[in-house]
Amino acid sequence: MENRIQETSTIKKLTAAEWVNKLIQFTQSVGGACAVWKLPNDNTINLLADLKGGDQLSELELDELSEGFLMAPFDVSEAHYLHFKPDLQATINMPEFADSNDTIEIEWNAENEVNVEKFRSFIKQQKTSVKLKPLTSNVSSTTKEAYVNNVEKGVEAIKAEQFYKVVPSKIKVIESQKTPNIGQAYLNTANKYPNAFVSLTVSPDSGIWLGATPEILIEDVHNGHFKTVALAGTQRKTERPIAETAWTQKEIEEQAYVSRYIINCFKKIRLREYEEIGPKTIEAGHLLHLKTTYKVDKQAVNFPELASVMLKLLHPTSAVCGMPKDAALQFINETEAHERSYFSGFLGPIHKAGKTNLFVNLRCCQFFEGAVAFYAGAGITEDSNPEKEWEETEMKCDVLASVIL
Ligand SMILES: C=C(O[C@@H]1C=C(C(=O)O)C=C[C@H]1O)C(=O)O
Repeated sequence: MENRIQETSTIKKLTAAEWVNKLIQFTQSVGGACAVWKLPNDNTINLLADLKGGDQLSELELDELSEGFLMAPFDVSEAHYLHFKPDLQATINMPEFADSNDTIEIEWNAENEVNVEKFRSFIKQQKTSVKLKPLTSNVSSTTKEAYVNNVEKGVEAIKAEQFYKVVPSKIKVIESQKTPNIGQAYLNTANKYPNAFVSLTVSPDSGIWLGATPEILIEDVHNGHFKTVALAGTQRKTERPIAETAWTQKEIEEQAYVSRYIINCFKKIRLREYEEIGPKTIEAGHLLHLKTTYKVDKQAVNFPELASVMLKLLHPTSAVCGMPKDAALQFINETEAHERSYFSGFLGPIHKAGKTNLFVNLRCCQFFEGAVAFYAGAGITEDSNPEKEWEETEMKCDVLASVIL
């Protein structure tokens, strides 16, 4: 059923940033949740609100969930999966807000018309503002010393053959007295990183997250293919053509571990027929990575539930945790002082128009009252240089910090 919030003398058309802010304010006013996202190289911004705040799930059966938006933390044993249902939905076309001061009219769809009515009357009300959580003591900047120390410990553990690869992470909290314009921050990020998955998620449970990730976890076309990628190795983009990028032995090895991890998952389910494309150098903002794509024709292998099965096996991949998974995870839990929360978890739309698109939540940040917390990690192998790994996490934090601060 289509409903439309029409322009009247009392409802002004809003700019795209105002629409996003209004959606957040409205969902917050009813204890709801919302997600705003844009798929890589796509001009459509999707807006979705779950007015009940989303379902918290302790187990994940992708195939049993209805259409919506899924968000998972890094440590699925500690926190819940969140599933947002589409109580209210809309899309915005990128070209329509090329000039961010342009006001636009957008159509809102809801199964229950009452939801559109409630949103309509909310928009007419006095201005409210987006609510931010106060910064808690467990979200604080990781010092360079602590990070370097963890990298050194990781290298020692690799030398002692406890694991081959681990991905230590950090938090960088930047304080700012300026009240953030979250809607504008989202649009600036979407404009700056057209080939990223750019998402904004808000829920009473998770708080407010913004991200521009280059990493697909699962692309699933229900009657077609399954895709995942091995992404790792990081360097700053230079003037040189991408095709001439040189990678060190350390970076090649680091990315090969992720590829091997994916192939091991395929082996566990005895899947032998997959296409392997790469490794190739790809651009992610001002950074370059190595990427291998794995593609499976689900009909050819007669495996319609492949995405649901692989999702349980893949997360957390060796791109954000390490290899072997259990030993690396134990190291991360023992050495990292912070909770990763939804950083290096995964998120994205599920079962929407016959497709599921989940991404690893990287290059992301969380908004608090008076502060923004940026999260980043870097893959460590035996040959890691702790100073360089620290620099890499700084560059990764800059992906969003350079746009929104
Ligand atoms: C962990 C992050 O990124 C991951 C780690 C990479 C690396 O170690 O080189 C590269 C891409 C991502 O798979 C991050 O962005 O925080």
